[in-house]
Amino acid sequence: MPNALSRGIFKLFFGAKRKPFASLPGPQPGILGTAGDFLGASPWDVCARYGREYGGVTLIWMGPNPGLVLNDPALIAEVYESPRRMEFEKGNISEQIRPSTTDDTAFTAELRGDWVQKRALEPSAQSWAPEALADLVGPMQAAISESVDALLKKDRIDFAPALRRLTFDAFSVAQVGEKLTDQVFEDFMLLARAADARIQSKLPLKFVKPPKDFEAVKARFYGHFVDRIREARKRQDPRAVDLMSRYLRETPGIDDQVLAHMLGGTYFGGAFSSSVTLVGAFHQLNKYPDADARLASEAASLVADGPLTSQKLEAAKWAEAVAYEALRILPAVRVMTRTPSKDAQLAGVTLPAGSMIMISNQHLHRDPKHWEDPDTFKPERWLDGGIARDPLGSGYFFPFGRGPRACVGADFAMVFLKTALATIASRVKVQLDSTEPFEEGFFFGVVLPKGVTGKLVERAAPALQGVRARSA
Ligand code: HEM
Repeated sequence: MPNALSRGIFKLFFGAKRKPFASLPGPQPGILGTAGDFLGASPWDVCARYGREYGGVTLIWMGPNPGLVLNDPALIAEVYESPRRMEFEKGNISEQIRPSTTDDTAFTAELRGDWVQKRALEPSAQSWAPEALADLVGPMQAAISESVDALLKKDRIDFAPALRRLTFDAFSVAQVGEKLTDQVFEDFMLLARAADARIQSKLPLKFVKPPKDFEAVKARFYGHFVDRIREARKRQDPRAVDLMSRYLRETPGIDDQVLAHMLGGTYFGGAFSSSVTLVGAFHQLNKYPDADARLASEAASLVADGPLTSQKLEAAKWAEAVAYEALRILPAVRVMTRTPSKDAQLAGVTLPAGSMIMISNQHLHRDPKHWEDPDTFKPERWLDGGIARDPLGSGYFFPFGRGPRACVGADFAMVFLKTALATIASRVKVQLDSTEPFEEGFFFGVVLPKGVTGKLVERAAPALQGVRARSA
């Protein structure tokens, strides 16, 4: 809380500006407005605290500019889903990540611009997407199983980077039919770090210099996908199930560059968020051994008579419940920003164009008025109608956002998460050094678990040995 002098100065200079917002609760602004609350604290924790202290809407001041933190499902729906939503653009994330991504993804498109066309081009928006996803379960299982083999050789694993690479490799098999080289992964990480430097910069973006060789690395990263697309066009393998081959078969007129940009863009949209969700899931499973044992037993039965299939995944209700519960309790993307492109009516006030609206799912995902025992990892809450009560993208559960601009890769992410949980649990126990809460960092807009270390221990059951040979 700013001191009396700081509050007095704010009142003196901006008192008149505050009047139209007098109906809204919020912390007392000082010289910096209320921005000081965010200094040195995780923004999602600040948003959740505001939810507890001030309720569904909190008035904040970014210096002399008003903004809102929303923790109210109805107001959040208004921003994400109402017919007026065209007024609310994403915050400055597009400008921050744009140099590392491309213009050919929905990620950075403006609602008022060509977002509709870009979104319609995404692989997941195609009519064949459900069938394509079903065909990817087996290949992703094999890729993940191979990564498990490599991790089993390590005495100590730092799980955030290790599962990031496992995810990158499984995604590559899904995208282009095989794992990509270390060079492609390193190129991706350099581009992601460059974008992260812009996201986290306290300086205006023009002062944030790209790393050395940035443009060359970017050309090499996306060029790699262009090369693969050209090869695939020549090969025309009718049995290939990867998304690139499927896209080329179904929509041969797609431009090579555009498809390459979408394939490359998938890693930015999904590799960090999906892998940290797995880290969170295994952290919780260590803390709750009964849930872990149930996952291991379900996974063993799924692979007992051969590789995973999408039908088997459909029946894997516990793996699904574990994925949902991990997304509820430790959502990877916890703060989303929006900004009105023109003056907008919201929460009974007129919010000036360009104001900051912060939406966080952390408070609502654990709101005790809605969830029983909200801080406890209880996958069973998702069984027996739990998923229908709180579907993805509903008021108290929106790990992938809400409404038409929600995550374009959510179906893919769910198939990946369930495949990874079932594959890993069927092979090994993920044994962590500690079940204490881990330190949380922030990388590329995603909450990053730090210091989650341990090792993989092979499951003893002899019945699993044959499965491994068959599924690898
Ligand atoms: C557990 C994994 C994932 C989580 C938690 C997640 C979360 C989210 C969230 C919360 C948004 C909405 C952001 C906003 O409203 O400002 C979003 C958007 C998006 N996600 Fe994901 N995501 C995941 C995986 C993926 C994957 C695998 C892909 C790619 C296949 C992907 C691609 C995208 C894209 C392109 C958008 C922008 C959509 C648009 O603006 O129309 N995400 N994601």
